[in-house]
Amino acid sequence: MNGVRERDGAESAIEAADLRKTFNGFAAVDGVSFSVREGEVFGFLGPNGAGKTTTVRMLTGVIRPDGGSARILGHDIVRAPVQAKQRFGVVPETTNAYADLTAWQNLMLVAGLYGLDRSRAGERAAALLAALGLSGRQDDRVQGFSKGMKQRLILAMALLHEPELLFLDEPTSGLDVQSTHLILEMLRDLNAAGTTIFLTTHNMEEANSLCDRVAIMRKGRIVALDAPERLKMAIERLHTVEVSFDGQVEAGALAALSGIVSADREGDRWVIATGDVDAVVRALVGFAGGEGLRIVRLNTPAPTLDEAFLRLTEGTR
Ligand SMILES: Nc1ncnc2c1ncn2[C@@H]1O[C@H](COP(=O)(O)OP(=O)(O)OP(=O)(O)O)[C@@H](O)[C@H]1O
Repeated sequence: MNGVRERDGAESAIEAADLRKTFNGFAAVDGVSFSVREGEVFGFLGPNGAGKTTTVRMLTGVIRPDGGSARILGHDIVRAPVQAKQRFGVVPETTNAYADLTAWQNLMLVAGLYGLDRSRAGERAAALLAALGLSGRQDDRVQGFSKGMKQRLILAMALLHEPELLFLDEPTSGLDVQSTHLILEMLRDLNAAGTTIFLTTHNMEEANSLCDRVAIMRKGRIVALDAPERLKMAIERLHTVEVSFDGQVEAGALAALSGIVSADREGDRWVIATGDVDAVVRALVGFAGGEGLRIVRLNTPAPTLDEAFLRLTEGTR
């Protein structure tokens, strides 16, 4: 194997060291370092514009880093891009299939690019199309495909040369349920068979169910890197209480109540963050009584993953 051998004997599939990329003076990726072990599913999460796609594009040799370096399966992606690219596959953020070719023609084009044996490529293409629910559409032009069908085809194209490592940028974003299910099943099967997977996603639930470890990126930097269970625990500690009164209330007065982490005004209601819903509800009832106010609405919604995600990453730079 050509992978970088680590102290514990495991190979590392990806070694990123202080990667940097600046666009017109703006640091899209601002010193990112991490390593991904062979056989791992590694998730890259972050809000829009965090720098995830830019990182993937540097790791896969699409754009050159301004600083730092990346080794993919032991090959420096800038110095030895061809050797590296033979061993990984990419499902990019935007479709890279030719719309005026059929699904089969797109796959055979990829087979040619990788110099694959024609009959072996044909067998693999047929198997991948079947596994991804596209067998019946193989001779149809891609231009008539739905977004989910295109994404499934792109995954088949990325897997044709049997890569050891697969990069996926938002693989299920905006897809229908069936496509999402087929793609996630395929990723699980691939990983069970030993393929290393690196994926970017906005979807915390997807990351939780699929990934061994996740890195959270914000404003060009990694702000957390951990097993998803830890992130789940952090989410579970976060609760929200929404309350509306029939009169004016000062933010400072609410923030001073017991159990309240923060209180933000949204229209006519207050959105309160807390780790202890019971204490906050009791405090709010006492507060309203003391101030001569009526509580006109009180909700304790479960935190959405988006909220939890923002909390985990806010104020970190
Ligand atoms: N080619 C480019 N030219 C100029 N700015 C760019 C370019 N590519 C990315 N950026 C900027 O770099 C920042 C990071 O973008 P990037 O696409 O890497 O984020 P992201 O985390 O993948 O976001 P999203 O989830 O929206 O895809 C953004 O502010 C983006 O506008």
